[in-house]
Amino acid sequence: MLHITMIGCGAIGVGVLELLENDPQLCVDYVIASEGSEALVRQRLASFKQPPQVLTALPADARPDLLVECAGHRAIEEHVLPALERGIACLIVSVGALSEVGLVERLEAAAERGKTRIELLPGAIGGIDALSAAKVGGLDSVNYTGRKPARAWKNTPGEQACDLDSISQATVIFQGSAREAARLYPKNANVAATLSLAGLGLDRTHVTLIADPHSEENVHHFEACGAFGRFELSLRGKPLLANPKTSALTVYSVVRALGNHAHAISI
Ligand SMILES: NC(=O)C1=CN([C@@H]2O[C@H](COP(=O)(O)OP(=O)(O)OC[C@H]3O[C@@H](n4cnc5c(N)ncnc54)[C@H](OP(=O)(O)O)[C@@H]3O)[C@@H](O)[C@H]2O)C=CC1
Ligand SMILES: O=C([O-])CC(=O)C(=O)O
Repeated sequence: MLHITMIGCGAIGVGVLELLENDPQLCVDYVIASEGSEALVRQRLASFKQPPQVLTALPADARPDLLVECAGHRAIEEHVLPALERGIACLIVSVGALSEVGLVERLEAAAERGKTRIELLPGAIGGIDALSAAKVGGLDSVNYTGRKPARAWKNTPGEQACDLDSISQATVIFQGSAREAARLYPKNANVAATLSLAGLGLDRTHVTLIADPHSEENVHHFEACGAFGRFELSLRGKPLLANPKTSALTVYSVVRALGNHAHAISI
């Protein structure tokens, strides 16, 4: 059985714990919550048969097999870097955080010192295997468009680009590099950052973000061209009820990745 520590227990974290409850090969022992949120997180876990212990930091003597981050950018600095230094393998979903200059290199260095690995999960997007394989032969362009319901852009600079409550048609709220998208829309640019890291990098991946008042889905579309040929993918993800910014596929992506570490066959 694999012993797991989970960082963050919001929309993704709760969804993952619900799906893992019946897997005898995976056990989440600890959930790490933000300072002051422990009681709220314990309340969220109250209906679980065997709720994990809720703490605000990983105990110094804890040696989980895996640490999975489902929290946010701050948690990478606060929990993932120190865990890698301690030799704990980490899986992360807040890939947008890696657009911060120097963070990829710091994570690599910490993992090397700890003789361990960090895995960037595909989350809400598919096709990362094909894109990163295509990169080996050489890529010419990667263009990504993220289209979400207008409400998913609340509390983002999208509010300055248009009136999200009254737009009557799909409206482009951002066009530019993946680096700029991740800086301006940290909670909505994980896919852009993931595509960049798998493909042409943050400065050469072109991003368009759209607020669509008629959509109930988070639509991720990308096209890649290179020596391998041409590749186009469109993924119409259902948002989670608990957080409309987040696609349900992200939960399944975490469960798949954890299962691949625990089960005899990985796919
Ligand atoms: N790769 C991908 O495709 C995707 C990635 N994501 C990313 O996944 C992350 C989680 O998403 P989601 O579950 O929807 O978000 P939620 O806001 O629903 O949940 C995040 C939870 O993490 C907690 N948290 C934040 N910072 C820390 C920290 N430093 N230590 C411990 N807990 C912390 C928050 O608690 P509190 O509010 O009390 O701080 C909150 O309960 C986000 O960063 C999001 O951007 C989301 C969708 C797709
Ligand atoms: O669809 C999602 O779950 C999240 C998303 O767009 C992103 O962070 O890029």
